Amino acid sequence: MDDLTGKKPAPPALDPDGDALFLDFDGCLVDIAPRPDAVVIPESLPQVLARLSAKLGGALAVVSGRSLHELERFLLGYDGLMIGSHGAEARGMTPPLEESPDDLAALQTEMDHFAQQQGLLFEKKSHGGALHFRADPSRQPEVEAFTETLAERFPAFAIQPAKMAVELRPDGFSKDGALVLLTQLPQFSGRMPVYAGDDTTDEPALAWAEAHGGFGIKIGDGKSAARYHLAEPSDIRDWLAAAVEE
Ligand SMILES: O=P(O)(O)OC[C@H]1O[C@H](O[C@H]2O[C@H](CO)[C@@H](O)[C@H](O)[C@H]2O)[C@H](O)[C@@H](O)[C@@H]1O
Repeated sequence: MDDLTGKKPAPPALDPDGDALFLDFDGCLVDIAPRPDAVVIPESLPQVLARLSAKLGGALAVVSGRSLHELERFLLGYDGLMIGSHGAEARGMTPPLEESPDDLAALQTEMDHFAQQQGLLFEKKSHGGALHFRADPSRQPEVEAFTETLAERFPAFAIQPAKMAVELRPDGFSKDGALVLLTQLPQFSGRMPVYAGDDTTDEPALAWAEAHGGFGIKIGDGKSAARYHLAEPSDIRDWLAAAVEE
């Protein structure tokens, strides 16, 4: 991993006959917004994903930390593969996690209570939750300390750092773990994995793509295992649109 992101080249054109494509959602397909519910979905995005998935013979998946039902709502019109909740949920293949850990409700109650007391934003998720401090980044240390105690008390959950947020997700699930499962599906056979993402949540998956004959595309600045770089979500959307039109 290095921090030469800005000096890394733009990715080559997608090979529809040989590549498989995995796309992160927040900060990659869509721009970061002040709140999770404020993201703006470009009107053409679901159709671009649908057409590209068809072109790749179905070897395309959206891979996100978001709850699956939210992704489905945001990307209405794209019916292809989706991974949600940092690898715990799936559409189009057997869900990696069949049932939420027993103490999900208790965990979410405590996170919600903390958020209300501290004036933070709590995002309730299918298999966990996130405490967002984008509105006041100075709150990061308190959020980190609180989520550490929660992870000790609720061992079925693990800490997942995110952009201006700390999440608790089911322990043992990850985006790279989801790639292992996805690439066992027949439509991925013989294809090279290409993963695009922007965040620490994506790094293991970017490294996985690099280690399995494909490549990673880091969106935005920062250290990354990816060999290619694009500055912002509009750049990856342009790259996808070009791949559709080729
Ligand atoms: O895996 P991703 O698709 O990148 O999702 C990661 C988390 O993204 C969301 O939070 C982030 O984006 C928000 C909207 O732009 C922003 O307000 C927040 O500060 C970011 O952390 C989402 O809310 C989480 O559930 C995802 O896990």
